[in-house]
Amino acid sequence: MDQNMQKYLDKAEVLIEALPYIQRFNRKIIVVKYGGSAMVDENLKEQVIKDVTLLKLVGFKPIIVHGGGKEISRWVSKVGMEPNFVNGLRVTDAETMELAEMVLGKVNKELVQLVESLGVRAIGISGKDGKLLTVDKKYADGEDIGFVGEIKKVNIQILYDLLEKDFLPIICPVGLDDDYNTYNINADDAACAIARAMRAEKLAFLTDIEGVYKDPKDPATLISELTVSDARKLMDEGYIGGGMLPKLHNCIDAIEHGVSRVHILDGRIPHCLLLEIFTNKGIGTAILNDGAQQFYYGE
Ligand SMILES: Nc1ncnc2c1ncn2[C@@H]1O[C@H](COP(=O)(O)OP(=O)(O)O)[C@@H](O)[C@H]1O
Ligand SMILES: CC(=O)N[C@@H](CCC(=O)OP(=O)(O)O)C(=O)O
Repeated sequence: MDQNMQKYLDKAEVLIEALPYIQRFNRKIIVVKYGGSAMVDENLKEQVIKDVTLLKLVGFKPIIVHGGGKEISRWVSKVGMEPNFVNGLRVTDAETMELAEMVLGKVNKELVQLVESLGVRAIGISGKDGKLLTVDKKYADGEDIGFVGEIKKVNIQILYDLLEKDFLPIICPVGLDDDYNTYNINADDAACAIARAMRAEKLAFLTDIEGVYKDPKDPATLISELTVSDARKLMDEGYIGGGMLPKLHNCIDAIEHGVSRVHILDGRIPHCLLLEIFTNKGIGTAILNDGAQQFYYGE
């Protein structure tokens, strides 16, 4: 057999290997929380968006929930203010809220543009549109942190309508309270609430780190499968800090409320989403119900 023929056969083999995964997730909802470095680096950005459009085109129903925390901080600094966080949540006064909404809106439309350029119909909405996300004011351990919202209701109908019309929804984490005031929502919270409400098959958090470490200073301590009770134990014992804390809380919340598979993935790895979904490589950290075992299809 000539070399070229072997190359084509290898390609065919890769597609055939993906078959059980394509069947498994056909028409299933997959929520992708897109944030961190994969948003800042243009190459990574294109790869993530290509991955999600591929998921759409092979028959899955992906929903993107995006962040933009780094970009918001850049603009907050630009206007001479100091970005300020409590427990991973941005302290959001009225001026910061205005900036955050402007920046998140811009990020949202850039993502829509990218998806559309790849031949997939996308609709970018914020939690304000169609009252997608209704919030109450959120406090950080009793501390007032301004216009930060805790989601109390997700209008799932609007998302079902978009999915039914074959659009890829791209959601920006801004919402309204009952008095129609604007609130800033942590994007991990938004992704979790949407995955829960839509009973998603999978929720994947793309972030800036390999996954959850027992010791963040020692890469050898990466945990590839973490049960809910072990996750709670790690948090109680102080192994988890910074932005990983709300992320892990959201992972537990999603798993305990019907999302079958929850993953923290390294958005710095090109095509990490495809690797996680279509191979049995098991990258990043999978959060599992107690007693559950990760079930990979294929080999
Ligand atoms: N045990 C841990 N394992 C992994 N990351 C941790 C841990 N403890 C703290 N972290 C920090 O949490 C960060 C991830 O949260 P964050 O930066 O908010 O992510 P994102 O911007 O993607 O939402 C990591 O980059 C790391 O610095
Ligand atoms: C309340 C709160 O903290 N909101 C976040 C919303 C954006 C976000 O979460 O972006 P990343 O996922 O990229 O960090 C913020 O203002 O930074």
